[in-house]
Amino acid sequence: MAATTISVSTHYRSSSSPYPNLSSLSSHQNPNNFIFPATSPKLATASLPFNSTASPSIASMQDGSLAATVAGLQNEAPLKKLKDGLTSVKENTQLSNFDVNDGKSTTSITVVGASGDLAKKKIFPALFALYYEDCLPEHFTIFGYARSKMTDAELRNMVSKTLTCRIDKRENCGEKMEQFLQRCFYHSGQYDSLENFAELDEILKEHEAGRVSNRLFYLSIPPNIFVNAVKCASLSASASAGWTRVIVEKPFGRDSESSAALTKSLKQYLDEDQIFRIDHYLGKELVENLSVLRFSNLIFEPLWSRQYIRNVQLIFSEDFGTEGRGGYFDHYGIMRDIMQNHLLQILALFAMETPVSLDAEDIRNEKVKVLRSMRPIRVDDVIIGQYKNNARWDGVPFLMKAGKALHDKRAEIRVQFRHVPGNLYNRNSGTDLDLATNELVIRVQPDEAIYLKINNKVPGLGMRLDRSNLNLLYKARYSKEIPDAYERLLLDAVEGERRLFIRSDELDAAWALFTPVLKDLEEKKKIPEYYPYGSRGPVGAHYLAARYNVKWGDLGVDE
Ligand SMILES: NC(=O)C1=CN([C@@H]2O[C@H](COP(=O)(O)OP(=O)(O)OC[C@H]3O[C@@H](n4cnc5c(N)ncnc54)[C@H](OP(=O)(O)O)[C@@H]3O)[C@@H](O)[C@H]2O)C=CC1
Ligand SMILES: O=C1O[C@H](COP(=O)(O)O)[C@@H](O)[C@H](O)[C@H]1O
Repeated sequence: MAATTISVSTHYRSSSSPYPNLSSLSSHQNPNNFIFPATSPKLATASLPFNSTASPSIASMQDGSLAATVAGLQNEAPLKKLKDGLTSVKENTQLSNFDVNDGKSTTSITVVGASGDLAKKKIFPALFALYYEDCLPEHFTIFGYARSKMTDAELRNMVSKTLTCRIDKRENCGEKMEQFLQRCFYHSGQYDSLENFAELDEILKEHEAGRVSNRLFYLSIPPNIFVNAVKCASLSASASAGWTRVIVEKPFGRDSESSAALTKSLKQYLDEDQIFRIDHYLGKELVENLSVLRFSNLIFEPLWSRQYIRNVQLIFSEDFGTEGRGGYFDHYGIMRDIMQNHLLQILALFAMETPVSLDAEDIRNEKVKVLRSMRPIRVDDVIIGQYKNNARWDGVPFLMKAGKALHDKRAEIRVQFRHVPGNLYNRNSGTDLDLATNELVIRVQPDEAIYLKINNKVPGLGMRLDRSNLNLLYKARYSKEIPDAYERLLLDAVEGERRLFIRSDELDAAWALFTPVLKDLEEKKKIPEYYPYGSRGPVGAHYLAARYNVKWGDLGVDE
């Protein structure tokens, strides 16, 4: 049985360290060399996903707002009418799939929650970048929708503050920006008002000017109002002839049950292929590139199994805390925020078998198989999950690490290969065999890179080896700016490409892995370890890795 080991960043308090000395760790890795100043309660709350489960407010969350709203909606009185409406919407959508660039149709993109943080920070800038790159359809309109009162001019003013220009075409940026802003409009309305969405529908129609319209709604709103907004958008503002698609932001529930309830509610109003569940990590360049690396280079695929790989590490860290999102974090925590989605998606892409083709369904089928071949993660002293009977990965530990308020910001995949059997040069590599381990690092961010650590002879008359990098650093190799993940994903949604979005069975499988451990942690009120803001995180992560005879690859001198 291969082990999938999940380590979570919790907090560490030095005085209560449950760990003995780890002599196998080098000095900078040794937890006993860490300094642990007292953490402020604010910090503790901010990055304490599991600690928060111990608080009464979190205990009540199990039947909290999202689930309650969903259940409430299912029982609403005018359901039959809504369902009847829904049937016709679904049929229309299935029958019509107009090409966005046929010159005859038009595409309306509505950002629901346009006044919010994500809309300003990511969605409008991504749409502008796509426009700037001539990637949007010939005829398109962008609408902002939210409760805040705003005129079109005020929306444009707000949006203009966050737009940036692609570096390689900066000359006509101002002009392009103005053209883009002229295509942006705003309508104020409630998220649960069929009437307000019907008003939006009327305005959209005016702009669509009799063309066949395709409509994309981006739900950039808190999750407890997803279903209301989908209901109203679907019933009052669906495209009458073209396609209607809805991008849904995470979180998709907070466990298997609430996620299934959310899916069920959404499917009252939409077909699965209208729902685009976004995981923006799938839109990141290096994550997209994983499959290219594996399946278009003969040298990697034969190595991609237990036979050569000793362990795989999926590492996410941020050098800032929860900032203004403490409330959200109290409800969701780091495992739901990063592991169950971003890291698990990367793991699935990393570990999947070769898909039959690059079609969305073929890729997603393979990812689901990986997720289903894993046994749910369970809590013991540490958090451990295990692969069951997967021939390719039998015996290979997968380690995940995610946390905020750490010493740096990074997201990377580290593949540590097995030692060379009977290595002729062992004598020349020093005593630490780990230093002689080949390691492939796929650095998703910052400074995108793929590098391979190899053993190399230090030039000279003697025979000394060191570990050097074969390094593909993107900014040195490619002059073109890397698009933001949201650009790729928005473009895919407009084009109906589903490959990088999460299918409902993938989501179910991902939750099935994490739900038991999340519940266990909540029920057992497990006390997290404290760690100082800006440190390398909880010491337990080292002990967890040591159980599998693994060292975290991000702690070395030549990280
Ligand atoms: N921000 C980020 O970096 C990320 C966000 N996400 C997800 O994207 C979605 C949007 O995030 P974000 O923009 O940060 O969210 P915000 O909290 O900024 O909310 C977006 C808009 O929704 C409306 N709104 C906020 N709270 C409520 C409420 N309780 N009831 C009704 N309407 C409300 C507000 O608009 P108004 O009052 O004008 O109606 C607000 O401007 C969320 O699902 C989030 O989880 C995912 C990844 C990253
Ligand atoms: O989904 C999320 O991602 C961000 C990190 O995204 P990145 O693209 O900046 O790496 C994280 O800060 C946030 O907590 C989480 O909700």
